[in-house]
Amino acid sequence: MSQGMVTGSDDDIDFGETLLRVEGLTKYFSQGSGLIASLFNDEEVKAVDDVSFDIAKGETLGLVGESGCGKSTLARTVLRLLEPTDGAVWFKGDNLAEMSGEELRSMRENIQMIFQDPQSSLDPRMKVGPIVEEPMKAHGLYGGEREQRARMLLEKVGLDPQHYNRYPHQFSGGQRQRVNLARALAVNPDFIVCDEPTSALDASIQAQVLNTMRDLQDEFGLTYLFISHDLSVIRHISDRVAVMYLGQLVELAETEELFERPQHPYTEALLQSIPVPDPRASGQRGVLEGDVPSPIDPPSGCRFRTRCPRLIAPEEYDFSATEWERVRAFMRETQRRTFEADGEASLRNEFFPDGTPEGEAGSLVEQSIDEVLNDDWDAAEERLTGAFAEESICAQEIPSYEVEPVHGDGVHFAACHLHNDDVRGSVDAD
Ligand SMILES: Nc1ncnc2c1ncn2[C@@H]1O[C@H](COP(=O)(O)OP(=O)(O)OP(=O)(O)O)[C@@H](O)[C@H]1O
Repeated sequence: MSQGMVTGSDDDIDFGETLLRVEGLTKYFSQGSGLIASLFNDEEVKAVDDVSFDIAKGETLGLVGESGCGKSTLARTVLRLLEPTDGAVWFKGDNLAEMSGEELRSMRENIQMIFQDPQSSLDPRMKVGPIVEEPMKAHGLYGGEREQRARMLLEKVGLDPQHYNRYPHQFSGGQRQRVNLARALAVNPDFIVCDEPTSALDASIQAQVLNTMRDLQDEFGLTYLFISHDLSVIRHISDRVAVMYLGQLVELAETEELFERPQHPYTEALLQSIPVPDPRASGQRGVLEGDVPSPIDPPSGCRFRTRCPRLIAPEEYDFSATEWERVRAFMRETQRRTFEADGEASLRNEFFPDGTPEGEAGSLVEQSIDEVLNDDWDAAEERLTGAFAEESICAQEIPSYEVEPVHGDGVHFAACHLHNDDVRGSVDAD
């Protein structure tokens, strides 16, 4: 966390104290418009759903997740570039979600955003000096000293102040992102939301821009919400990391704690899918199986449960760990139609080499084996998921747990029922 010099910002919040608090933030997009769409709310895209976190002054909170999980929507809703459907965004004690007009406009002085594509966010007809001065003008700040400040900022972000009169196309991609940084700093903000700021850059340029961003954070006392799908970038830049899946946070912890001790199966899968430098040493790809469900009708309980390799057995069945693993594998492969049902013996040998489980669970499995062999996959899928997936705690309750951290002393949030005391007891007992 940066504790360096603070140059001139409105400094009523100390380093380490909460600068931004997001509470139950929700953003649904309606599909289509008009009366019909508003009457049928279930057609809404639940892009961000009940997300809460806070960011301390001087901190970088990394936000990571697969494409489409809602990262950009969350960022834009935090900044009120999108209207929230529900929830609050407290910035220095004021709720941005309820601000309007002039109040919101003046608050925007304190909050800036940097986007992925440095090319399209810079007006090609303007010289970079005036581009950097633009936000100063818009907010009526630094009158009489704007050019001097723009030149100073160009230098601070690692550009030659003499390039004040050059056009964006005369710069490389990395340099253009530096111009964007200078423009974001123009009005001396406290908080910058960075949405994939280095994703379009080559790896070596990316590292240089990230390092500059860190230096600027120290020098200007900045706080970052840093969005990326790239875990190595997130690890490099963040003090804490939030992991998002299908519109919700599944895990949030200090960076080392999260990378060394992931406590959510989705985070584990993401970490295992990081490409390793030596491909022969990998063997880890494809950990995240199956499709991400639609955000229009997300799964109940834990949204990751339909892809989760550690789905918890329903309480009413007394499975051993191996039995549950086999039933779960049979259920998942049946859902995905990923095997050929070419004969009873081979099916049983593949999924249940030691026989099917005893009792009620066993008879459900037997019936679904018959259905698969009769090519009635839908019936088998319905029977298996109805009995085993939908009855799991993972489908029944929304998970939210705090785990004791090993690295650092920050709160470690994990939205996974494996951390439920009762579940943990029964899993340990196996
Ligand atoms: N204006 C919109 N109208 C309807 N649906 C939208 C709109 N904007 C985003 N979505 C949907 O909301 C979900 C979240 O999208 P979002 O762009 O926030 O994800 P993301 O994690 O930032 O993805 P990426 O990294 O690809 O940008 C997606 O299903 C997307 O299709």
